[in-house]
Amino acid sequence: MNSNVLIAKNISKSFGGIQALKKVNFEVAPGQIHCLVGENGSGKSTFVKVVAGVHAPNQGEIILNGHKYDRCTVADSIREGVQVIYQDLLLFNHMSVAENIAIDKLVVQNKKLVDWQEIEDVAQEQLNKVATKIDLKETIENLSIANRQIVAICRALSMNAKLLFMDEPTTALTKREIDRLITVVLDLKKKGISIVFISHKLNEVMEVADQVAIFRDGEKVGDFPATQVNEQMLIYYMTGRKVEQTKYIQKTKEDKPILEVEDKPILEVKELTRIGHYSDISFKLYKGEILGIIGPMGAGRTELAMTIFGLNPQNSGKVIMEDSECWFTSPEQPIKRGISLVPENRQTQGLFLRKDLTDNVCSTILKNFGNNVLGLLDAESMINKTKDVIKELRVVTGSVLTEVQNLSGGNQQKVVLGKWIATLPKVLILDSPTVGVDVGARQEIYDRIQHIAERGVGIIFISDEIPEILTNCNKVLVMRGGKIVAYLDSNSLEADDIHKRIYGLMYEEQGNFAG
Ligand SMILES: Nc1ncnc2c1ncn2[C@@H]1O[C@H](COP(=O)(O)OP(=O)(O)OP(=O)(O)O)[C@@H](O)[C@H]1O
Repeated sequence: MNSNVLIAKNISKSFGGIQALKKVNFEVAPGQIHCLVGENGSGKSTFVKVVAGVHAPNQGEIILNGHKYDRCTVADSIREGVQVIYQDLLLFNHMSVAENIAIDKLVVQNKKLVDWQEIEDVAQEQLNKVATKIDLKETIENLSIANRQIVAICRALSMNAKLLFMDEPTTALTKREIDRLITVVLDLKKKGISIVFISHKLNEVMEVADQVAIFRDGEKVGDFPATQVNEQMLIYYMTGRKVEQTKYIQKTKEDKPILEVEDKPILEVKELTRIGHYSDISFKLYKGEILGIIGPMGAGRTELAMTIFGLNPQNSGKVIMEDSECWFTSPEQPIKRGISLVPENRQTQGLFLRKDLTDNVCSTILKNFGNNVLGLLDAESMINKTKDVIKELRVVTGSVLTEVQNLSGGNQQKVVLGKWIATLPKVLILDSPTVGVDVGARQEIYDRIQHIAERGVGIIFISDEIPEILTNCNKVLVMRGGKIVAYLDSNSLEADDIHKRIYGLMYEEQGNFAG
């Protein structure tokens, strides 16, 4: 008899005209880490939601611990030991660690009175299972993302999880935190818990996986023991093509006379300080440059970007754009001057989630669509512009009139990027532009970024991923603890050990600011 915790047979699911899953078969053995990879929109989250009982499949059956369901409800799924940790963790931010961990268990027991000691005991028992110490009384909003992740895992464990789905658990974690999470995941596996681990970071997948399944366009196109695949193979299965990243080389005057390599920077930041966030930041950005700012989370990168964009005023120092000093107090002013910011958090800062793609893409350039005779917006031009943008960035969607909240995470990120590129900025600040974006789409985004830099836009590319910084940037600032700890010009970036050196500067040694 097949003793697998999960057997999904022939699962199909469509939303309107979109076939999100096509006859997917998927099995998970006890104590197995089965990774699930696929490009944005390939159906990974939909599959999780079908097993969790959130979506009813149009076809197929789910067998959990030997029990067969044509339509598995949320309650069935939980009873069978299925737990899902979604990307946004779904914790109660104003409640304590103990309450968050114990709440599901106590709700299921239908307790009428609050027994604080029991809450703490339940929570402590789960924290012991992952060998982690977190103050039980601390509120969630005061915890790091990594500790929130642990709280979410503990909450799942309190419900006797047998099969744990983790949807991109490492997206917002630093390298050290990822290492710790991976240790916890491997430990859960040793305890016999099965895990479906979804990630775009293929190196992590290769580190934890026993088995790797690949989805493409709603179909499972491969399912291999981890020992039989490597990252290149996975990319090939995911995208159906070989993805090779081109390194950005800034064009010189000789290469491109149109793009004057001028002596004057387009943007200059001088001794900028915001107390408690970053201090004494100076750099120059020239036309056609992609300046990388790399540092671990908390390095002050995002706060710096927000200041340049008029959102986070400095205590001292200057931002100078094309020779004139700027005192931006709201984003309208930098946008008028030609500065755009693609923010780190697309869901809260970058999109109108309940509006369609057209409204989102055109929101930054509405003035281009004014119809002077009737005083109305020219809907047809807006739709055509949106079609161009989504074609260029390969956004997977049924229609330009789909609400953005129904797009997959990576496709949402492409919409944010598209709407800011549409403003034709002179300076484009990209804060972690490929978080949650799959490998194929990343390549398209990199190509697009490099292309607009070649046209003369100055780009600031913020990231904590060393490979993407090395691929895309011709100069790099390394930040740590609110300070610039190193400036690396294009020559320094050629060094063989540059990856190791940047890692050291970000996490260990104290580097020197050299220019
Ligand atoms: N509720 C919904 N309504 C309409 N379409 C949907 C809905 N949920 C998902 N889709 C569509 O189904 C397809 C699969 O989406 P899904 O979120 O499962 O992809 P994914 O592989 O998880 O992507 P990502 O890696 O970007 O999170 C996409 O085209 C998406 O737009």
